[in-house]
Amino acid sequence: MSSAGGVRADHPELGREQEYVSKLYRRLDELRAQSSERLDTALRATGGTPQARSERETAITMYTDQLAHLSAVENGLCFGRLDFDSDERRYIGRIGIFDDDGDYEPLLIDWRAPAARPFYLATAASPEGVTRRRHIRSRNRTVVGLDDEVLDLNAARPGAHEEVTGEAALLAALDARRTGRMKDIVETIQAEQDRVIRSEPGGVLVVQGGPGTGKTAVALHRVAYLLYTYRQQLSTRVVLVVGPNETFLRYISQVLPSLAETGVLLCTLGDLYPGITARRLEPPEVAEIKGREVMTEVLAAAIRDQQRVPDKCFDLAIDGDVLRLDRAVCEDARAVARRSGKLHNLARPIFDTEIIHALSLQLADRIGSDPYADDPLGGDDAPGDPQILAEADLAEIRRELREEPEIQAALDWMWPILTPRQLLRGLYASDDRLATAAPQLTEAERALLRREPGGGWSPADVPLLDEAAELLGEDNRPVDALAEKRRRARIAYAEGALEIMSGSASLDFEDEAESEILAATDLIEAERLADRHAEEARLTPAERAAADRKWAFGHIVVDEAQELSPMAWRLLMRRCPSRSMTVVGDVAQTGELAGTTSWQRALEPYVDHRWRLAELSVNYRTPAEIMAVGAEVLAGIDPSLRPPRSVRHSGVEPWRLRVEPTRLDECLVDVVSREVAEVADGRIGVIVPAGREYELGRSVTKALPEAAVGDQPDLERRVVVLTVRQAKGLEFDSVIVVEPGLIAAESRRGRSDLYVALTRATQRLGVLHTRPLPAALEGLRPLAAGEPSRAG
Ligand SMILES: Nc1ncnc2c1ncn2[C@@H]1O[C@H](COP(=O)(O)OP(=O)(O)OP(=O)(O)O)[C@@H](O)[C@H]1O
Repeated sequence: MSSAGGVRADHPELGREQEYVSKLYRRLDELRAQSSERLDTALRATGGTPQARSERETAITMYTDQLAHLSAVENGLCFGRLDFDSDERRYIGRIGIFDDDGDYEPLLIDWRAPAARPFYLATAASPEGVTRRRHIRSRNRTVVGLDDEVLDLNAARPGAHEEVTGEAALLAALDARRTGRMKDIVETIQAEQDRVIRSEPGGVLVVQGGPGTGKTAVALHRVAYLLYTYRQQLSTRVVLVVGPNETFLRYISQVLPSLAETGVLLCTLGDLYPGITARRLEPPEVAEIKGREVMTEVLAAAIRDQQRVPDKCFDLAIDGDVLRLDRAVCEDARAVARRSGKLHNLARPIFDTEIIHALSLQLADRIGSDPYADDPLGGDDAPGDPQILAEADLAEIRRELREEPEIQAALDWMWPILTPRQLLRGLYASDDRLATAAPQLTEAERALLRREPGGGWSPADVPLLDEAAELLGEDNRPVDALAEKRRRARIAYAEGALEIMSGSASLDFEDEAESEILAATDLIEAERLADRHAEEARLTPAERAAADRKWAFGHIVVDEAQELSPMAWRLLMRRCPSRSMTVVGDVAQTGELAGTTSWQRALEPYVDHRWRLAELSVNYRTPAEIMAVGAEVLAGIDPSLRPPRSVRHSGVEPWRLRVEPTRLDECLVDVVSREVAEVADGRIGVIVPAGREYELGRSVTKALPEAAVGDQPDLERRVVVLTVRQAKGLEFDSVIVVEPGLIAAESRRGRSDLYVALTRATQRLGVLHTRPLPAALEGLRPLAAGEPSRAG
């Protein structure tokens, strides 16, 4: 493969390409004007039948989406050209554009279309008919550079990366300063990435790759590809992307919109239980226990523990009478309800029926026993029948008993209707309940789960709440009751309207067709239709999916998936019954104690061996000098793991600087200031041990007010101080790791955390420490205070 030697601003064909690109933009403007006109028309329309109103809503949504799509592709609309040996020429871009003047020829081919594929796959060894691949660089509609690759084996340059395509454009993208927001890579997707992106949607695809291999980028482009190729199936069922934390979601949030895809639900595990935003911080050991699969049994036992019977009996004062519920009766009722196989909340009516039946017999015995039962001559009833009450009387007694507050209170105590939150809150708040429900845990582990109500939920609580919802069964009675009340109100309104109308004008309606207009059912129907359409039009499928705990997503992408606990996997699998999933991660980077170091172990319970593995092997982020340090740490985690190969060198050796503990803050400010000067308008990440971010962050922000620190630091600031957990998945031009020894010793996954910290930089890495370094870092070049940090 040969390249013309980089993106050239003086390419002889620049002017010709500019003409073509301008034509595309003119066409884009026309398409925008068209959509905007249609949107205007739809917005101006008013009134009409419910159907017309609903059609109008649909049109408004469609044209608004179209306009959003067309604006999203403004930058870099066309970025490539393929020349074939057949003289065919194809322009590749962010969307497909056709020439509607002529014979609908494609002017621009969507990068996701099969016809665009050679742009990513063709190589000199396997050119697929392509003779030249051209990268077109533009800024604000102006073509600023071209880079040609002639796919000719004879012209292969010695030393060129045979594994990469579009090397000049790729290196330009990799060397660019970071902005705090992830960018799309549509112009320079590499062949191994392309194969993952276009892999068929069915089944579970695991994408394993070391740091910086583009897993996140690939996962997001895969979403865009799947939506393009399987739009009908996926847009209504929604694609869910799960990321490790909110900061990360903000970091990646612009990628899909820049690819003109918006109807995707991006969230963290903490957002996956509707109505809750779980952000409570808790020690990793607590999260680890909550993530264990055994928690399913614990929750089931906690529910059984709430199905109570009195120690001896309940005496219930009813209308001056005392009814007695003894333990045996309650135990029988409980056994019947449990045997029904229904979920706890749904079995409550069965339990109620049993208890009420027992009480009604007791009452009937008192008020209705036949004094002449044994007398063959006495009474109207058959001799020998001790009960003079008829079934209707008994039914009436049962109805009355059900309404008795004292009985209701007893039933609520014995078999309470529980929400998942009540169950979990009650469990955490009680040593006794924990002891009964979780004998499998040690006392110390149970003590870790113990907490007082209040203070919000943690991400690790979410799978437990979801599991509890599954085990309890949703009790929709309050919601149903409300819906029924509203329905009745609407019917009443419709009937009222009918009365008024028929009172004033119905006498004129001889014609059947016209009188039909006034049928009450029509009015009700109209009302209902209007409500439903209004409701549906207001919510997008992604919004509806977010609000529905039982939503079955069309496809789920999990990023940093190695961090998921077994309980979190259970939740995600429930949300994806089709098992159409892309699972992206690196088992060497697992930081959560409940996370996984084996994909097989994590997935086996759900798909056994039926999952596909794709491995990414090239590191696009971290230059070779830094990756060499990472590789040393990786060897300590697991000598069998291979580090990804860096695609480039930066020429900057990572450094280390040891300082006195009392001077740590001062020296940190010093080296950060130096890095600010080094990376010009780039971004600097200061990665510190957990719990030290505020203290060290304060020192940095005092000296450099533009620095950010906090639970959700603003990544667009020049300097960001954060923990490894927060830095997961992110990258910075320059990274300073503070106290790597502490990071490595912080937990039993500490070495993986250190590996993550060291592999966040795109250009420069420094290590600042007060105590001895982990052995893997001892070989770093020492930096004397005051020495400029650039090597050589
Ligand atoms: N083909 C490509 N063209 C341009 N840039 C790329 C390409 N592939 C990856 N990159 C860039 O490399 C960097 C790392 O990518 P990404 O964050 O997706 O890696 P990752 O495998 O998810 O890393 P980690 O596991 O460390 O979180 C990003 O800046 C991304 O834009």
